Amino acid sequence: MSTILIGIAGGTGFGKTTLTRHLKEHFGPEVTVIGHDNYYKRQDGKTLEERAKVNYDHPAAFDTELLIEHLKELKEGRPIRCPVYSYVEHNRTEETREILPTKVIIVKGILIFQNPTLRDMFDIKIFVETDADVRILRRALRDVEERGRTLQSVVTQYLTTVKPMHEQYVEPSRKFADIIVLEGGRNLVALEMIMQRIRAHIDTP
Ligand SMILES: Nc1ncnc2c1ncn2[C@@H]1O[C@H](COP(=O)(O)OP(=O)(O)O)[C@@H](O)[C@H]1O
Ligand SMILES: O=c1ccn([C@@H]2O[C@H](COP(=O)(O)O)[C@@H](O)[C@H]2O)c(=O)[nH]1
Repeated sequence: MSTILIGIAGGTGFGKTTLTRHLKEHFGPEVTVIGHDNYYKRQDGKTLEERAKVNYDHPAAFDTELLIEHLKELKEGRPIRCPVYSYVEHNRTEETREILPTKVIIVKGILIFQNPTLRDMFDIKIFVETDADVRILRRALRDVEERGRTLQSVVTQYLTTVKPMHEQYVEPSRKFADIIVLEGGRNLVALEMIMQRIRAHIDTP
């Protein structure tokens, strides 16, 4: 079985999860989705307050080596156990999730094109983009509704780590993309083209 790896990158709130969800809903078990976020390093030994202050937008926050290892395993046709991360706890949970090898693996994350070894593994690199004001508003709503945050904490985190790390690491990795998708979450033309490419690969014996 030949496997293709598709990377979906872009800053927080750009619409990576929304685009990926549409692809997963369309292809079901034929496609596997893995988040770089699942590979955030453990923050054991710190209080919740200390964990909340970690810079989660810096490359050093991720165990990218483990993700690379897991992707190699999947490409070799072996299943992996993917860590499960909690944004509410700011830590990995004790759970892991079995992921079976498929012909198409999608990896999403803010910094997946920043690490050269990981970047070079992707057959197709997609960067999703949305205006900064729209994405911070979306992130604020999402983090308050789904990730247990206060508006004040979202603003503080955005100004102290998210924005500077975006400028230093995420935005410069845009140039490595093969395709830029504007309004990622709801760009139906781009979605259809990506679906056609995935379908062509799945249908190739
Ligand atoms: N085109 C869009 N219009 C309105 N809301 C959107 C759109 N795309 C995404 N969203 C919303 O914005 C928030 C962030 O999008 P998400 O896909 O989670 O971004 P990312 O994974 O890049 O951080 C989510 O709550 C999502 O429902
Ligand atoms: O414990 C955590 C871990 C991560 N974050 C923030 O999440 C985003 C990345 O997720 P997206 O789905 O791409 O938005 C990143 O900007 C981190 O700041 C967090 O707040 N807490």
